[in-house]
Amino acid sequence: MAKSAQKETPLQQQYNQIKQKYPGALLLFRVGDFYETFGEDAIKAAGILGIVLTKRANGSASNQELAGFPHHSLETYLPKLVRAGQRVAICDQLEDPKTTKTIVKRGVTELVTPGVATNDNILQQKRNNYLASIYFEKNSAGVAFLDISTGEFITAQGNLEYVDKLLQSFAPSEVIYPKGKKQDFKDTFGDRFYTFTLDDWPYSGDYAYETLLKHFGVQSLKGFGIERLNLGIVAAGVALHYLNETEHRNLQHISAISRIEEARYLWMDRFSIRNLELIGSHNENAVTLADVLDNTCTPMGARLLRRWIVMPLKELKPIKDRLDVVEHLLTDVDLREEFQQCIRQIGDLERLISKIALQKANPREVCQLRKALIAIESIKKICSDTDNAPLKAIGEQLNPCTTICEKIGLELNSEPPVLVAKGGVMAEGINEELDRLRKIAFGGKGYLLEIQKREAELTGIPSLKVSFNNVFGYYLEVTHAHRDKVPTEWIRKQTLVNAERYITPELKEYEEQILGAEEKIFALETTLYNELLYTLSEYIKPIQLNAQLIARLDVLLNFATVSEKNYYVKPNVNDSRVIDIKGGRHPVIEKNLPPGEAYITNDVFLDSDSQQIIIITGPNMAGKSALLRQTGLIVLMAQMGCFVPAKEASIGLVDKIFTRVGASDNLTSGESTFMVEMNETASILNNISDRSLILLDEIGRGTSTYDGISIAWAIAEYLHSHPSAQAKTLFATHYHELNELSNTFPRIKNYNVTVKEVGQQIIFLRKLVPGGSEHSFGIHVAKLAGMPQKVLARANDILKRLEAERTGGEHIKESMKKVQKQAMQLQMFSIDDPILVKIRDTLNNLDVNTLTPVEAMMKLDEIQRMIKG
Ligand SMILES: Nc1ncnc2c1ncn2[C@@H]1O[C@H](COP(=O)(O)OP(=O)(O)OP(=O)(O)O)[C@@H](O)[C@H]1O
Repeated sequence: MAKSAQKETPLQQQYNQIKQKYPGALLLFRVGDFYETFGEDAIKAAGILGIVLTKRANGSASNQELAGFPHHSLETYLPKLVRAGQRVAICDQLEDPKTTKTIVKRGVTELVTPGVATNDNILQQKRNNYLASIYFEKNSAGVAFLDISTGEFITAQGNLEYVDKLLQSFAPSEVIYPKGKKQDFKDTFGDRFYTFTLDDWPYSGDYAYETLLKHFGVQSLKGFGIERLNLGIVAAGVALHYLNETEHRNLQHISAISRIEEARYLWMDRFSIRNLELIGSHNENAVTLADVLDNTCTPMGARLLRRWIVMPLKELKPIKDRLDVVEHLLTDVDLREEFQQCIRQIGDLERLISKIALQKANPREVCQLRKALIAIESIKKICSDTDNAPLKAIGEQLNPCTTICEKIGLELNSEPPVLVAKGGVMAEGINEELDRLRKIAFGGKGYLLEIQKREAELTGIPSLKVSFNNVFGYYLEVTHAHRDKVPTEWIRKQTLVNAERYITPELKEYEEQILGAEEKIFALETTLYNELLYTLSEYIKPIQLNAQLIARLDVLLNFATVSEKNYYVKPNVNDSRVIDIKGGRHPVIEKNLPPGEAYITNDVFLDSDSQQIIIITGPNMAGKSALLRQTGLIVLMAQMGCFVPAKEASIGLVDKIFTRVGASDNLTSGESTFMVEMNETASILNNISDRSLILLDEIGRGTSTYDGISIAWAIAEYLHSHPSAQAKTLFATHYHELNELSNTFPRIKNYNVTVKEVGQQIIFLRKLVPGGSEHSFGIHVAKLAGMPQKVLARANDILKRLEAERTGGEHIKESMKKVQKQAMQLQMFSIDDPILVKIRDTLNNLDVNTLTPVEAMMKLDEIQRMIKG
């Protein structure tokens, strides 16, 4: 604030001390009923929130910018600041100003950052809000994901590529890492995240280990199965350290930490997660697989669905279990409806119980907890009545926590207000003192009427009235007509046009009793409510387990619902090495076709013996990419336990999916498209396994035709000849030359996506049929895109010549040279602009050998004048 320490007021001193403790954070400083910001913070806040920026004319601080808002608007303004990328420190008054004669004690009660937020307005219901903590060495890294709003805490470690892929899957809102690793971080993970760096010292194995032991109150981390994840432990320990730094202390709901077991999940590199548009896309408006598959009843279900989408399974038994439950729920419509009706009552139990731990749950939310527990009791019963083993198992684990459910019902009013401080929260009959005080405070109406009646009779003023106002409390009102009947001991307080108002010692005494009682009621209700919250917080673990089970049930029900709605079928997931899809569809494109257009289904067969690699050629826009992606998506959906968009599908377990589909968006990181493509492809080739599914779309198109064909050829050959891994591959390409591969390599087969030529037009049939295709119809697509007629005609001409010469055995390069030569001639002689024709004729008629320099200059002048007109 002020520059000179001597001139600082005590308030300014306090502000400066607190501000210094939270560098980089925007400080909201509570002064009375307002949150104020000063200086740079005020300029930022005014810009982001659109609030008025003023200057304080106050001694040395006269140049201090100031912007503030009423404290009750915090809920509205805080999310705006955080979404704008600010770290916001909320500094509150820590004591009642009435109880202190000196400056009020103040302190930061919470530092809200994009990754550490509990405010409903900042969080997105259907998405987790993860903080990711990363600790990395040269080739490996540990990572921890922590969502303070749900209590989830997960860790993993592996090579940098694995951690990068996890970052893509979990899409954290904030990533923290050591200050000393800024450049390394950027080189490895790019700049696609909101990041914050911490001092290097907390990144020590011992400190992190101790932090975790202390938090969980355990002797070792063995019980969590993370004991050996040295790097993961450091990352996780620092995540907790960061919560402490940001003033988050009530963290009982972070009750366990688990490890991501890499071996359980199908591997997808981060390009695949992005390219297949599973949960997000580079295009913000694109519809993702998550959008199409989400019909969940609770936010917890929606969040778990997203997790299942990016982490499909690769073990047969759990996949089959999920599919069987989905089938059961799909066929038994009544059961599904019964379940869904109950689940809809539950709401976001996971975040609700976190709020109880954080002591931020309001009375309405506690009421909602009771509703949820009642619904859980019904769900438990429905589960136990079914004959489906996995559903029965869910039912057995559900715990309706009847004791606390009853306690809430007994102690809380059935429709309490949101704020505890306003009273009316706790029920009658649970505390004698509360009942007594309430009688005094609210049973007063009768008492006042009694006074009114008695005094009216005593004074003989029939129109006497007892009323209340904020200025002098309870009073008696007498019309002027009866003024002379007023007893002398009444004290006159106010004269109105036609009446006078008086107070009496009796009324004053009564008033004091009432006001005192009200204050006591509010205080007592707050204590009782906090006691209730405290009891509830002892049930965090069973309620969290309930939330997980309900989320699971919700996703399985959701799979049944969307499968029915979208005509998906149960896939036969098995141990074979065959992928056999009949009548497959793309789950997202089929939902977004123009009205009247139907999705054309296709069959895809891949195995390790006869048809390992399919080269797919076909015109632009034919549907090659769609086919590649739909095959990947069908496999993914099957392995997440969902039915699939096909007529029939037999899926031999896939352990890794790699894709190189479409353009990349890494351009911002300074790499060329081709470099990115080669990076991605190299990573595929170095990681393939026998059960991998590889989807390659137009590999090599980013370089010259020769390079492109050669690279694509070599990749196909490598995949075919790999000694230990016959990875199944779909290879879409415009290079018809690649069709030659099938002559030499028995497991490479040619297919093409068909079109029909009708005169000058082509019709996209979108059917995949055996055999290569001859041309790409790229020029036709250019025409569809509205390219000028002249360019199209010229392109057609060049194409015809190239094709004719190629079939004549001529080299492309030679053909190209000829084409180029022709192009020069065409440019010179097919011009039809009269001025250019004139210039051409003038130049043609010149004899350069006999031209003197002066004549040359005169000719140039003549030409120039022709141009100028
Ligand atoms: N089987 C299908 N049924 C109906 N429409 C389809 C089908 N396949 C693709 N489409 C539509 O055609 C459009 C183009 O498909 P896609 O991008 O797969 O073509 P492509 O052959 O990969 O083209 P290019 O070679 O130019 O990349 C899609 O966006 C989709 O709208």
